[in-house]
Amino acid sequence: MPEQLVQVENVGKTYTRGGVLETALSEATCSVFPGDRIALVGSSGSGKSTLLHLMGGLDRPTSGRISWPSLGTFERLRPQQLGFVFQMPSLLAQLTAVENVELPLLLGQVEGAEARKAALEALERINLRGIAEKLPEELSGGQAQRVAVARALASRPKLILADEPTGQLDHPTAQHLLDVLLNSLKGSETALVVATHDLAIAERMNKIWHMNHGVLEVVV
Ligand SMILES: Nc1ncnc2c1ncn2[C@@H]1O[C@H](COP(=O)(O)OP(=O)(O)OP(=O)(O)O)[C@@H](O)[C@H]1O
Repeated sequence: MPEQLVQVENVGKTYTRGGVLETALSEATCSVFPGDRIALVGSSGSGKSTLLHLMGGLDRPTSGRISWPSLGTFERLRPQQLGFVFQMPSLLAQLTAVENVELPLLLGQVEGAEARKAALEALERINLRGIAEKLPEELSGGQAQRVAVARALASRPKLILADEPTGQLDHPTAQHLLDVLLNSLKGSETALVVATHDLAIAERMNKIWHMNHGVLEVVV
């Protein structure tokens, strides 16, 4: 059995709001393996983002344990091994598409020419090579989100965490985004976890996790 990328054991997350303790996630246990394609489904406010943030090391659990057996530790999670896609593309307005894609690589100390090459390859992988020099304001919503996907793919991470990546897109554009993402990962060991409300998207994955009021049900 390959080594887990993320192991989540009895993990809980609570918040105190207005003096009241709220449980966002309760005793969650799950693992992500290389090559997994996982849909994390559940209604709004059920705890999907909370779990993704914890799995990506963006937040710490209140209880339980998360480990990244083949990615490092919380303090030393190497950013290039993880790719994030959020609901909004969050591209920098003054940078072109290719500059947005290469920025995390440059910040991760990848040398300029190599970063540019990887960014162009990532755009190519999602059929966006032609818009490399465009600014975000010149892109459609679907194109901008695909640039955000290219940014997540560019470092060839071992794990991609996508939080409602198609939430702002109409149905055909959402399906197209998923097509290019899944195609670009075809045959690769990169694992993908997608939080979504959209069952048509969930059906394209090979595992479905259900989140219900902070309780995670993993169907094995
Ligand atoms: N920083 C925070 N402070 C207080 N409460 C929070 C915080 N983040 C999340 N919560 C609460 O935790 C619960 C789970 O939120 P979460 O964002 O994980 O749900 P979600 O399933 O991702 O929702 P959506 O689909 O709408 O994005 C909600 O009740 C939310 O209000």
